[in-house]
Amino acid sequence: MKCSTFFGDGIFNVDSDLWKLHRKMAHTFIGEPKFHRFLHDKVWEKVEKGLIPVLDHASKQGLVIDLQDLFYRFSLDTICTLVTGCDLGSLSIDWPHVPFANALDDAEEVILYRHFVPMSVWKFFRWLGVGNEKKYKKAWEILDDFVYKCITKKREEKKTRINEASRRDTTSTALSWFFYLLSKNPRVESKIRDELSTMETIHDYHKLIYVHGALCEALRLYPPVAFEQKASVESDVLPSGHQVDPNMQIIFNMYAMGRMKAIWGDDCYEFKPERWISERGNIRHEPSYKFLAFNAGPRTCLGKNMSFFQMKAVVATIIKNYTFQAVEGHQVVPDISLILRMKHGFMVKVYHSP
Ligand code: HEM
Repeated sequence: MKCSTFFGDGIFNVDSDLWKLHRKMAHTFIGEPKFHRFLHDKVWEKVEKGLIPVLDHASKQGLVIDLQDLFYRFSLDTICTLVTGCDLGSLSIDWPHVPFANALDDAEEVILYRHFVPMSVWKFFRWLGVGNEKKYKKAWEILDDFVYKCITKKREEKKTRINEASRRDTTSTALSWFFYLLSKNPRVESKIRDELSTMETIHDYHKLIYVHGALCEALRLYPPVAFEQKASVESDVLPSGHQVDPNMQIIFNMYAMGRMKAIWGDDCYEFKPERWISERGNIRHEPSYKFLAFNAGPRTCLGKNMSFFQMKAVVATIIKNYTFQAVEGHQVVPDISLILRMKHGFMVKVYHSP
């Protein structure tokens, strides 16, 4: 069991029969063609009515913006519209303060901290209502308050929806690192521009092979879920020969695995979308136990295709219409949290493409 009550009894936080039930329901829902059409419409609507006006405004005014914040807002509005029917409107030129997003960040940070301190210690702090536990409680209140405003339904449903809303972090984090890597690799950016120029309409995103490879490469180097924790139900032996005892907690680090020469070869530190393209020009499939960004096995991510669609819509729109210049001297470093965010964001100046 994971040490978070914040995710309630949602799919991420339960095991066994309850998980099976959640998984079946989520699978049916996500696989439904009606949902696909709805998703498609809502994502393009957010691109047209949110992303483009904000970037146009920033480029006209010569503003410096935090791309990570921009993508957070994009994903947050989209996912909230999808799961609650309520558009937060956080992606707008007024750049409104979004207490919900900050509360989610705080809660995720504290959940990570709980993985590294003994349960008795964090429970004691929770009882005292001090330190990180105080921050966590406050965050939860803000999240509860937000969901109440959106939906006035029964309490169990709220937790599931917070669960879903927290997914906005993964897609937006992937996009932030993707654009950061592009800023360091103009060769890749220019190849993406070439690929985009062959598209008849921007809605042909599914034909984007090179963009797909570049997104996989960003996910390999900066997996938004950078580590996983699993516990064994029974004793077992790992393929490496290591003995596993019942209830033993095993943490594996996807960030490190994405940068191992033994797994990805000597050029593992390079940002090389070509790695993902076969000689025939198709996407090269890598087994999920090697490319773990979306997890592997029965608990593999259910939103993989959905997130690729969202990311491609954003990448195609931005690269076709804008260029970014990273602010000199601004430090881009990973933060320590449940999701591999950038600690100080990614500050850029926006220009309209000539
Ligand atoms: C780039 C974006 C994304 C990445 C890298 C990602 C990654 C992951 C990972 C690593 C897990 C396993 C987590 C764990 O077991 O603790 C997971 C699970 C899951 N993801 Fe994603 N995810 C992304 C986007 C999404 C989106 C947009 C959705 C849809 C709302 C989604 C839905 C889910 C669900 C429902 C699970 C739980 C599966 C289960 O436990 O059976 N994901 N994801």
